[in-house]
Amino acid sequence: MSASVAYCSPARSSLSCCQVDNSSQNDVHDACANSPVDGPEIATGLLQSNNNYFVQEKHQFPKRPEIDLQFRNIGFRVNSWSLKKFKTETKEILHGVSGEFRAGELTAIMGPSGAGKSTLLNVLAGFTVQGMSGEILVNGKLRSSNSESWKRTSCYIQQYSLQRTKLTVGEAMTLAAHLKLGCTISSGFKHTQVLELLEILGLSHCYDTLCGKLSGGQKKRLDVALELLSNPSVLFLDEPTTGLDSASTSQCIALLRRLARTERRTVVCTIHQPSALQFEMFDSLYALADGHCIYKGAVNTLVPHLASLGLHCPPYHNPADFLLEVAIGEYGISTDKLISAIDKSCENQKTIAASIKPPLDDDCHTKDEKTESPPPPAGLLAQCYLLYKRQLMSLRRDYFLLVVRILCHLIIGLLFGYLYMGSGIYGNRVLANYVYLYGSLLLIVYTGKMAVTLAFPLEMQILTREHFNRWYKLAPYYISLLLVEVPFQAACAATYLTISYWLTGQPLETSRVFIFMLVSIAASLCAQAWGFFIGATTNVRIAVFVGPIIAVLLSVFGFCIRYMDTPWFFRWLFHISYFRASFHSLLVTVYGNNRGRLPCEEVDGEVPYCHYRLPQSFLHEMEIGQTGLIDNLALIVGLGVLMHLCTAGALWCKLNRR
Ligand SMILES: Nc1ncnc2c1ncn2[C@@H]1O[C@H](COP(=O)(O)OP(=O)(O)OP(=O)(O)O)[C@@H](O)[C@H]1O
Repeated sequence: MSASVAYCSPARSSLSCCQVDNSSQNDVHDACANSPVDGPEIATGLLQSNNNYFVQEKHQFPKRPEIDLQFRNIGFRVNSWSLKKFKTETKEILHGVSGEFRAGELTAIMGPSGAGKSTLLNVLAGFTVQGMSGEILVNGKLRSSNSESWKRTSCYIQQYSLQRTKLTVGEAMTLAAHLKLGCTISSGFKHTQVLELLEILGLSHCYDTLCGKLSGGQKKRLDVALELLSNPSVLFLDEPTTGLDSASTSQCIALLRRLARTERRTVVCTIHQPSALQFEMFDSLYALADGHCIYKGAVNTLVPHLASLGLHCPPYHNPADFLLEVAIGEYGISTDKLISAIDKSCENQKTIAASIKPPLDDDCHTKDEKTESPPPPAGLLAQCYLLYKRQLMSLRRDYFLLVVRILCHLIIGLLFGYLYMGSGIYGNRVLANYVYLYGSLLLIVYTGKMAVTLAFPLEMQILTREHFNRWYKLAPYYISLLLVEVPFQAACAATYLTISYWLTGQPLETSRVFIFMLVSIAASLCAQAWGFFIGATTNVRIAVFVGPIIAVLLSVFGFCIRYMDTPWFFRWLFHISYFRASFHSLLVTVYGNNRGRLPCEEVDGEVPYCHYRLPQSFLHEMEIGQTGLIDNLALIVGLGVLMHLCTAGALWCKLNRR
């Protein structure tokens, strides 16, 4: 082990002992080549000689079950509708591939672009279920597609780093630790885990840095650190080195190899063109071409295997590059020949277990009975609280958005108030007041809806990753989101309404003010519920125009057209339009409920013709005299609740039916 070892933690067995200065790739290579043998001895040595933070810790990083993953005849096909041919087309991406990934090994899945590497990883991780065929075995037992114990013991780190940009590294890790390790583990232990993992991954100095400000490599390491908190037995990583420079790539692979070898994890990652040195750091290789396996086995037997087929890797040529060149047909050998060669070699080697035990239950059986199961994650209430805290933290840091949203409502309230000043008082300005009420409602409906319409399209990737890796359930996530967004939108709407209501001279009677506020805010929140639903069911480009179109469509019924003038086949829209319900309720609140005769404003010392001196006559002409306030409020609230339930249902389908 090099002298650059920084810390050695008994809590992490020998893993921490591989913490090396990564200034040189050779150091990384040498250190990690030695680590499985030297680790424990070095750990003991440093325990005696060092007096640092970790050495004093009593915590043990729990042992996890060792898991061997076998897969047989895995196929994957996608169906897509072809408008040109007017029929469903099926595309086969994986053609019955088989193999095995063992505990204690770092395996690379390699192949040319489009070979099916990510698809295979998705299928093996359980991230993609629909369209797959074949069998996946965990320690010799069939794994069911929804196996909970599998999800508890594995994690999947996707290609693109997805973090809450407004949280610091320390906050992100601490919240993830609370969510993943639950309440049975003490806060002190979780804090130690966070500090140790950050130390191991070289992120200690980033503890107070915002996640959004990390470099590409640091983000990837943070992704790994976040998932390692629950100490999974199996790690799947989709192209963990993409976008990293050579030194960072070596560092990343070295870390994964240490996890595999010293902590006996099963680590599988897809990788593009590693250097020869980086390639050697892998224990085994699974190579794909056009959805077929063209090589599986130890990395160091790749070159002899290819040589046995007459494909001689030139001296000083990177075997990884050579493999890719062979796979794309640069050496004139067909994929079929490579496939049949690997099939023959597998028959001889019998890599897949000959006898497979029947699927008795859902448990991932352990090889080592002394291992511990992962701790239960936080309960639903705790998840709700932690996610709410995280939402609040992000919102507080995003104070520009916070201030802009409130300030816009304030300014527009002043503007509308100024433009329609006094319109609520006079009989000859009833139509102007009518427009003010319509405009106000339209404003708070739009802001309510559009502020959240993009929430899910942008959040979906993070939500999918965290939900898949069992950080939390959907219900606490959605409730925590509502706990932040609903009061905030209500406060924005109330800011606008208070200012404009007062400036436009609406009646200052407590009951009218209260009902006006209640109905308007309920309408805004109902629109927000629509916004969540549209965002959860459509992509960004569709969401941005479907939202306004629905708002305008619903607003037409109730303002621009009377019920009696509407064609019969559109009349149902009157009954489901929350906009109609709220607009009519606002008019009744302002002009109904026995409001007295309205004064008429004098113009040039004369009282002009004042048609709506009696407010009831206006309501009568507009056909809204009979509006039931309770019914309307029930429609608005009911529709809002229904949209939230539909949103939760749509999200559930997206998260669980992959
Ligand atoms: N849902 C899908 N619908 C249609 N085609 C798909 C789908 N998913 C994957 N494919 C196709 O399957 C093939 C394999 O895709 P995959 O992403 O697994 O390749 P890959 O080997 O990981 O490629 P790369 O190295 O470029 O990331 C590609 O041709 C891709 O277009």
